[in-house]
Amino acid sequence: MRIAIMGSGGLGGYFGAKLAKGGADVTFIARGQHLDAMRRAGLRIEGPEPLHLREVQATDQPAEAGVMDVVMLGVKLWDTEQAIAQMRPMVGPDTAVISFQNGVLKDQYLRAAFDAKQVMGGVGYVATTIAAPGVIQQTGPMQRLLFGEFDGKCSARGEALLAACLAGGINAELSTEIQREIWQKYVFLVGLSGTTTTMRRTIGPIRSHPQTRAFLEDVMREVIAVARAHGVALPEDYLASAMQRADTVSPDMTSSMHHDLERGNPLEVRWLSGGVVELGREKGVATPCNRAIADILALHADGARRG
Ligand SMILES: NC(=O)C1=CN([C@@H]2O[C@H](COP(=O)(O)OP(=O)(O)OC[C@H]3O[C@@H](n4cnc5c(N)ncnc54)[C@H](OP(=O)(O)O)[C@@H]3O)[C@@H](O)[C@H]2O)C=CC1
Ligand SMILES: CC(C)(CO)C(=O)C(=O)O
Repeated sequence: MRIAIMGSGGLGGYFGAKLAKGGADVTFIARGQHLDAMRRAGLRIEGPEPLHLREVQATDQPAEAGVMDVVMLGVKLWDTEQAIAQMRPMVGPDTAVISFQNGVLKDQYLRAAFDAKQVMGGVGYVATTIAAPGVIQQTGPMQRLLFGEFDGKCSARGEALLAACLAGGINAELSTEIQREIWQKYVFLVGLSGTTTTMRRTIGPIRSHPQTRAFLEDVMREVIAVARAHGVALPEDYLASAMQRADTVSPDMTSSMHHDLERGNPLEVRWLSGGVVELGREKGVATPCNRAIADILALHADGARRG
């Protein structure tokens, strides 16, 4: 199976490395020093299950890579438009395109660029960053990929990707309800990212203090209301499930958006809490907590270095 990783950083580099280890024919689309390092010394994953691929196929020229069976999109949301334009030569009529980016707007962008039948849905769970060029650091053992067809059918291409993931040791699952899975992660992530980034604290103190705990609940409650208004059938008790998850993760856990703020990087807030505001407005659902998060972080959204 020919798989391209469009954006080979924390998410894409990690799962791409596992796929390659399992025998898939993986091409990493990367750029800059990270690409140079991968060409020179391969790709190294550090953390609970270290892995070093001494030689990888890595390029910044998608046209040279040719048409793929699967293109996995893993760039930060602000790079999506450019990445979609650049990945076109790798997408043929039978190619499956899957975004494992965060948020729910990502698939709209893919559907606008490609035939709806080419687009599968995906959710990625992992905590990784590029620690140095060519090196990806994983924090904690969590790693999981969910993907599936938006019509809920188990397709041959989905089964083939599942087999490739399992061969590489990825905790993967072919979902028949991928749209709901994408929104379920969105509820949790918007709560986690919105609170940890605005409060500049990890989840531990936030969930322990009654006032910040109530804010976390209200943020997630708004996302659930927006999901339902858009026809996504989240379970009745989904807020309780999301809070249970927030209560059981390590107290040191934080979001990638909080890390981005600390590093002076741009933020994905426009697509996370900002996306909730946008999608809520479409359906007349009030989202004051998410609006507050988007407004508070607006001056940081383009990154300290660019602001
Ligand atoms: N990392 C994680 O733990 C998780 C991340 N996610 C989501 O996954 C997405 C990606 O996040 P993450 O992996 O952390 O981001 P990273 O910044 O670590 O990785 C993205 C990589 O893609 C590169 N890139 C961007 N555009 C292009 C391009 N046109 N051509 C080649 N390379 C390109 C970036 O290069 P450069 O550095 O030069 O910009 C960078 O190396 C986000 O939506 C995030 O929310 C979801 C779950 C977990
Ligand atoms: C919550 C987490 C780490 C799960 O994958 C995530 O997606 C993020 O912080 O961006």
